[in-house]
Amino acid sequence: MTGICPPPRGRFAVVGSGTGTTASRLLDAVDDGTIPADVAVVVGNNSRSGILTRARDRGVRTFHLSGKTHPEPDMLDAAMLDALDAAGTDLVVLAGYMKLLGPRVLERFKGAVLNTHPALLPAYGGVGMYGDRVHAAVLADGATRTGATVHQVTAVYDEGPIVAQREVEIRPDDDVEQLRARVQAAEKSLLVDVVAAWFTDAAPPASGVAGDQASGLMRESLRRDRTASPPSARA
Ligand SMILES: Nc1nc2c(c(=O)[nH]1)N[C@@H](CN(C=O)c1ccc(C(=O)N[C@@H](CCC(=O)O)C(=O)O)cc1)CN2
Ligand SMILES: NCC(=O)N[C@@H]1O[C@H](COP(=O)([O-])[O-])[C@@H](O)[C@H]1O
Repeated sequence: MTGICPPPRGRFAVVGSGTGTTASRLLDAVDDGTIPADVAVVVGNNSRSGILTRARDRGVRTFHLSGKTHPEPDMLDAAMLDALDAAGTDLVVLAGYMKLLGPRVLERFKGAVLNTHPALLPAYGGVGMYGDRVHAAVLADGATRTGATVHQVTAVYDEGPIVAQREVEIRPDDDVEQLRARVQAAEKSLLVDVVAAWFTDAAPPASGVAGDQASGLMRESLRRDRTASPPSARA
């Protein structure tokens, strides 16, 4: 017996508002070993949403935090920070979260908050650009390109540095549902690749769009994050 203990596994939180299919994909990737880290907590802002149910069904700690539980945005921000810290979170992943993440959380987890967006930012981002609204706008504009983006989260919706992107085909007869399904599949695979790389120092995901640039950004942001963000207080 060498007595040498392996380093503790990283821990990431998932924050969302919707059905939770992205969160489920991340949990699957933890279970199959693709992501060498653990889900510390799942936070949802809709008590009836699938994301909390799916997490509870898999034995993951959950918190329902919303404008209903905490009407004051400042209090909601503080409660979110407490929940993330209590769970020993190292990385925060927004997966279909529909509200603005507050300044306390952004400061505490500076450089360690990621969001997945269903378009190729900076196109089709910002206030009002979420869910099917994004795909409807892409189709209405006759855009020839769309895809998935994973970016660092900053104070303004969707303006943080892009970490990785993956392009998705738009077919001539696509409707919103068909395009959503194709983009969501790309979002899930890209997000799993990014989170896995975050915890393994692996090469960033092969990206269909600006791959080298995104990869460089990711390597740089990963390097910076590891030196900048304080170690999490283990729960
Ligand atoms: N501080 C940040 N918080 C969040 C970011 C971010 O970049 N910085 N990204 C969003 C996720 N997102 C797109 O990826 C996004 C989500 C929601 C909206 C939006 O317009 N929301 C509406 C309210 C919608 C509702 O109540 O259902 C609004 O704020 O008026 C835009 C972009 C997550 N948080
Ligand atoms: N602006 C962010 C945004 O619109 N994200 C979108 O929220 C949904 C989450 O689905 P899920 O709850 O099934 O994971 C996904 O469609 C994702 O593209």
